[in-house]
Amino acid sequence: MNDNTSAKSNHNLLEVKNLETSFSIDGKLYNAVDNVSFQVKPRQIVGIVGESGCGKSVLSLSIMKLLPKEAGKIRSGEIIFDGVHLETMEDKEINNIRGKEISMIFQEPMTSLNPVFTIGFQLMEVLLNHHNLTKRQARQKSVELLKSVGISRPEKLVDEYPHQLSGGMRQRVMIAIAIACQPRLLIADEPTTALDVTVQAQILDLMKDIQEENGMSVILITHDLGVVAEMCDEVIVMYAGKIVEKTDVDTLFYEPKHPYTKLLMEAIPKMDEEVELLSSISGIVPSLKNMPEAGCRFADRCPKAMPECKYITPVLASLEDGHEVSCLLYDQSKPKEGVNM
Ligand SMILES: Nc1ncnc2c1ncn2[C@@H]1O[C@H](COP(=O)(O)OP(=O)(O)OP(=O)(O)O)[C@@H](O)[C@H]1O
Repeated sequence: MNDNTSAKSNHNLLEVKNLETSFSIDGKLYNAVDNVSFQVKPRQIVGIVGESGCGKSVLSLSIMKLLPKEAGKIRSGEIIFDGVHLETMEDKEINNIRGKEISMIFQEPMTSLNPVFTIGFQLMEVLLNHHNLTKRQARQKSVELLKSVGISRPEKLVDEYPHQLSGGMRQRVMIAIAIACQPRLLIADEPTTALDVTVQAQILDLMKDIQEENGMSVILITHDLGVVAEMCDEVIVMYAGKIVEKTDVDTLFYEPKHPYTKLLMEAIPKMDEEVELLSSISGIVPSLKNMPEAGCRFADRCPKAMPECKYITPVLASLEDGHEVSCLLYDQSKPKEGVNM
């Protein structure tokens, strides 16, 4: 767990307020991110967890303004990066921030790296876009960056193509590209999911080292609570487009409150457990079109569900010390009947 004390500073590098991101399906708008608010402080690593389909990627694409143009759009809310509103920013302006101030790495580097260009070309492109460097300087800097992410023959690798590298090496290259301009915020969307366990650990260690060295903030999107325990300061648990629990990493692991968080915890493989004993949560996350109109969205799968959970919509309420939970089992002084907040 990250014990970086400066993570406790009060200034917010990123502030997301009441964000709603919707997709148009058959002419109707559905919220994939629904009234989501959170902050990221300088040097903080904030984990966003939840099963597939909970809205983690749509949330990160909204922050980067990379939603698929024809279907997805930010319906309401604010995204404030270092005091600047991104949600209203023109594409041209956001291009100056993307890659330079905020970078992103994705699960599968093959889809982000261009197969027809060399690694060096792709690194140099980012450097030349955002810095006043000659080509020779950019190439030299690319070699240094590759070295800094643990690539042993960087002078040779700059002239190689993505398909010539292993998955772990490609992810190191993606990290090199993402940190090329020393961004202040890195959004990592399942950065190690496609890798085998040993390589996963190496990549997470590398990200942690770079984060500590550069002092950047990180939003780490994962479905893996083991990764969260290893890396994060704060954790946001999402279910069906909403935040259901938000707290610091120690509290989440020692005092989880939401039944969904507790089930995610139980699904973590234990060292001494036989594979067949591993639990997973029964049922699936509702699709956008099948989202319940009222009540708690997790009620159908919740072992603690009460009859009122079907029609009273819980709100994200503060318990103590910034621990927030959206569940009728906890203090819900003003639950909204019949309204899906
Ligand atoms: N382009 C799209 N058009 C319509 N619906 C979409 C689109 N992209 C995502 N969605 C829907 O938005 C919801 C949230 O998806 P999202 O990809 O953010 O989930 P996730 O938690 O990141 O899952 P995963 O871990 O599988 O990436 C899902 O119901 C998904 O089907």
